[in-house]
This record gives sequence, C-alpha cells and structure tokens, in this order.
Amino acid sequence: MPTPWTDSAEKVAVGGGPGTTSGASRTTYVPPHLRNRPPSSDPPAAAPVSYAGAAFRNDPQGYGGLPVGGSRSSGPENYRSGGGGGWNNRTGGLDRVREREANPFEDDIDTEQASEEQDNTGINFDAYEDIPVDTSGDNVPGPVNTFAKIDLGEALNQNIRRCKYVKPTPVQRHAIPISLAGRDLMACAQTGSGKTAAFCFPIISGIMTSSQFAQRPRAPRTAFPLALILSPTRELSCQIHEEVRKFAYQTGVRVVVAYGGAPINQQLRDLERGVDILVATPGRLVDLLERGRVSLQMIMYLALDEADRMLDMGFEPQIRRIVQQMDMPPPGARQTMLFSATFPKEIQSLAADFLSNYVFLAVGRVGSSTDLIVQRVEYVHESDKRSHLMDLLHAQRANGMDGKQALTLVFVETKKGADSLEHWLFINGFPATSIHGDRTQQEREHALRSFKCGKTPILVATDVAARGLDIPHVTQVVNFDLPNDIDDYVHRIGRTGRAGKTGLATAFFNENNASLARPLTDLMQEANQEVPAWLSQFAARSSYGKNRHGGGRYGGRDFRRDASFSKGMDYYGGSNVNYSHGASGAYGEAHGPVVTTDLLLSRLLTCDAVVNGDILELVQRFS
Ligand SMILES: Nc1ncnc2c1ncn2[C@@H]1O[C@H](COP(=O)(O)OP(=O)(O)OP(=O)(O)O)[C@@H](O)[C@H]1O
Repeated sequence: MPTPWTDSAEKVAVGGGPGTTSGASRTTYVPPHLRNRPPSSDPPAAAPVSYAGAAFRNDPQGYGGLPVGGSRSSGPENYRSGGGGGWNNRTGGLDRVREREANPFEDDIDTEQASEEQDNTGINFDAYEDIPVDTSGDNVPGPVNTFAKIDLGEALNQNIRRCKYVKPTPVQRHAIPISLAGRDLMACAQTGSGKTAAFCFPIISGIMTSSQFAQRPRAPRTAFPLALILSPTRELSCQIHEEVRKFAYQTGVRVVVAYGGAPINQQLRDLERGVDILVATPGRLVDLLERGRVSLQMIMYLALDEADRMLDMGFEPQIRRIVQQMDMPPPGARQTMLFSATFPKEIQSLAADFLSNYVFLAVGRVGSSTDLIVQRVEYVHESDKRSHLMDLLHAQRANGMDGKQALTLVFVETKKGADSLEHWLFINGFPATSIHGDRTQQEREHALRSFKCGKTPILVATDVAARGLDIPHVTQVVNFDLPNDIDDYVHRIGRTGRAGKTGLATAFFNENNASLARPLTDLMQEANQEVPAWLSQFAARSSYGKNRHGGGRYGGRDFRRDASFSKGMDYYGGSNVNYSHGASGAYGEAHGPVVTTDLLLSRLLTCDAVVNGDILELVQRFS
C-alpha cells in the first residue's frame, strides 16, 4: 500500500537537499514547492521530552541505552550529545515530512460518527483485569498500569490519545516495559488483546531516540530500515502498516510495507524515499533482499507477528534466510520480539535460536478472552452444513443488531470450497464475498473492503484470514469446516470478541473432525465454555489428541521450564506468575535437570524409572 507522501517524490538528503551539511544519510521526500530552499530552523513540532529508548547493544553512541531494569529518566541532552545523531540533525527533513504527511486518522474521523453509533457498547477493557500473567526469564522488568507511566515521548503519546487508547491492555502493560528495557521477548497473549501496539510502541520510541535514526549508510538504490516487522499474510502486513502509520504520525519515523501480489515497482519507489520501519511478508522481502534493494545491516528491532506461524514448516526456511543468512545483526546485537496468541513448545524451541536472554510472557488463557467469545459446537453432517449455515444466518438477521451491521466470517478448508459456498450464499440471497489464495491480490483487498464496510456482510475465507485481522463488528465466526489444528481454531475464533467486545463462534463438527475433539474439549473447558456431552464422548474415544497447550493453566507456558525441551542449555531463569495488575514477585524456581531425547529413549527402552510425562513428551517430539 503506497504511503501517501510518495507521489512524485524525489530523493534528497535529510536536512533539505542543497545546502545540507550534516552528511545525514537518510533520504526523504521534499515537496516541489520547498525544494531549493534553505533548511528550516524550526524545532520539531513535538520534540521528545525524556525518551530513554532501549538498551541497545549496537548503539555505539549510547543514546537512550540503559542497563536492563534501570531507570528511564534521561533528559533531552542524552540524545543531543555524541555522534551528531538524534533529532537536532534532522529537524528540517522532519518538518518537511510532517508538512506533507497525510493524516492516517482521517479515515477514522470520517467514520467516527458511524462507528460510534455502531459501537456504543464501548471497549470493555475491564474484562481483562483479572487475567493471569506469567513471566519467566532473568530480572524481568515489572509492569506499568498507565501509558503515562511508560516513557514513550510526547509525539507517540499524542498518537495514543488519537487512537483513543485510554489505558494499556495487560499484554501492553507487561510487554512494553520489557521491550523498552532492551530485552528480547517471546510474548503469548490472547487474540484481540492489543499485541500490535505492544511491539510497535517500543520500536517507534526506540527509533526516535536512536543515533541511527539520522545516520544511515547511503547507497543509491538500497534501503536500510532500522526495524523489520514480519507477518505471514499480505492483508495482515497492510493492517500493521496502517497501525504503525497512526502510531508514528508526525514523529518523522517512516513506515513502508512490502508484500507479494502487488506491483513491486511502487514498493521500490516507497523504499527509495527512505524507510525506518519496514513491514513485510517474507516472500516479498526475500525478493527485495536478493535484488539488493533492502539491506538489513542496520536492523535494531526485529518483530515477528504471529511468530509461531512464521516459524512453522511453511515459513521457517524463509525466516532463517532473512534473519540468519543475510546481513542482519545477530541476536544480542538487535532486539527481537516474537508475538502470537499461540506458541507450541516445539516452535518455542525453534524460536530460541533467534533470541538472546529473552523474557517469556504469557497473558491470559490461550484461545479466549475471559470468556468474551462464546463457543458453540454443533454436530452437523457434511451434507447438512449449508442448510445449517443458512439457519444461523437467518437467525442473525432475525435477532437484528439494533441497526448495526453485524458481520459473519465463515471459515472453510479449501479455496474451491470457499468459491462454491460464496456462490451458493449469493444465489440464496445472502450478500457474500470470499478471500483465499486463488484470488488475485486486488480481488482479496476488494473482498476485505466490501466485508469491512458491510456491503457484503458475509465473508467466506480459508485460513488466509485466520490470523491477525482486526475487523470491527465481526459478531460471529462460523467454522463451517473445522481446521485440523487446535491453534488454527484459536486464531480463527479470535476474529470476533476483540478488544473487550463479545463474540460468538459456532463450529460444525462431525466424524471428520474426531482428532480435534480432545483439544477442542480442553480448550473450551479452560475458557469456561459449555461442552456438549456428545463432544466429551468423542474426546474420550479419540486417541491422543495433540494438546499443544500442555502443562499451562492458561495455555502459554515457557518451554524452558520443561527441562526436556532445553536442548542441553541451562538458560531458564525463573518464573513469576501474577495477575495483570499485580507487581512482579520473586524469581528463582529451581533449574530442572536437562533431559535429552536420548535419555528419554534410554529410560523408555530400559524401563528405568519412566518419568511421568516422558512417553507423552516422546510422542510429541516424534509426531
Ligand atoms: N490500549 C488499548 N485501548 C483500546 N483499544 C486498544 C488498545 N490496544 C489495542 N486496541 C485495539 O484492540 C484491537 C485489537 O488489537 P490487535 O489487533 O493488536 O490485537 P492482537 O492481540 O494483535 O490480535 P491477534 O492475536 O488476533 O493478532 C485493535 O482494534 C486495537 O486498535
């Protein structure tokens, strides 16, 4: 998606093109009427008050760098001194960017009235108050309860207010201080609980106070982003880009998105104009890296959204190529943040390769938002699914939504199935559209827009829409075809019941889904949902169902605590369970012995004191 200032742009050095003496390396857009003028001497409109930034190990000037857990009260002089970086050198360019920067909140203002009418329930963040929070790692920085207590700087705080965020969600309360202290983070928090802002705020704040912000190597056609945010789908990348544009409005931090299926030339032009934060899908990024159009050597922050998906078999090779085989600084020299609502242990184990002395954070139960999503499972034969769906849709129409446009998202397993169901709904008088991998990017974006605005209030989708998409007013998710993996179910139903609102998730279950019975039952019980007796019977009958949430009361659990997963490394630093508004407690759980796969096998073969859970562990490892 092009950034609004990109039309008819031209590259000039930061500081104003002709007459620039700073030697700054960024490129930025200067509108035609301002070209050939001397640089402005105006101060930035919203100069930072007391940013401290992250404790970067690759911040040679020491801008904002603080010892882990240290106080964050450095004054402006901290970022004025040393190396000539920071705000002062880029004032002129910043002013110009601001002058031309389209207001990303404009759309919100246009639709504000409409959405207030639709949204009169308000955001009920009290629903998250009692959520249990579990952190582990060395010296975990404590949570904060208000944005005011987080030192993000005035410009960012103003954007937070523009977003109407009154207080941080639990994951934000915990994750933001951890990230601002410079720590790597693996964070697991419920769908719709504000993870995007949790990794974006520290990135933007850290970039603004970093010396690298103004000092970048310059190559005519190569972009040197300071932060990279990777996500698995094009639509999610676009959504994150839109969010970051809001959070970074008038900060001078430039955001570009690059994703497949869209013309690369426009994205190349956007990159040429300068980029601080690059939001990308892995495939398109690999393309850009191979063309030499992006270098990762200046990366200070790496964030993987939907990190477990990014590291599963489909994406892992591309992620390893991007993170380990190009020019990105290694763990420890960059700050890495991994976020998802689900984090299977085997993926955690893989992810540890990308992290350095990280904090693990689990907020709430996986798969539910304190019961905000009502989950229903109905037994429906394959041949009855369509008529059953029609009943649900009729009921939704009949119940009415007090004039509000209620949206229904229907998940199916195959692209062909999506096309066919969309067509069937359409000819039966239900305005529907669809999104799946066989549609062109233009068609996908059009479908999403048409769904969001309520023109076609039913969206039939494959898993391409399962993760991350934040669409207001999705009141119902229907799993017309259930997925094979319980984590996919968690993400799918998470398209409703977001940001403290309630939602309904209905699943059609039959014999074909028998393997899901047990994890589904477990998940529903964890979330205090009513489990039908017939489903419990299915669960009891079914063979071992893959329960990836094993061991944790809330689903997410640091794999380092399970010694058998520790790959021979003694790096578990302790744990701390508390409630979202509580303070950090003591650390120091005993380190467990390292149990290797070989040891597990030998115990099993010799029948020598098979430890409870070993067999389960082996099954998990080899399944
Ligand atoms: N502090 C806050 N106050 C009010 N609204 C918020 C706050 N933080 C985030 N939100 C809103 O909550 C919604 C969900 O946030 P977000 O999309 O980041 O969730 P998520 O945890 O990433 O979900 P998923 O796991 O599905 O990707 C968004 O509409 C966002 O604008």
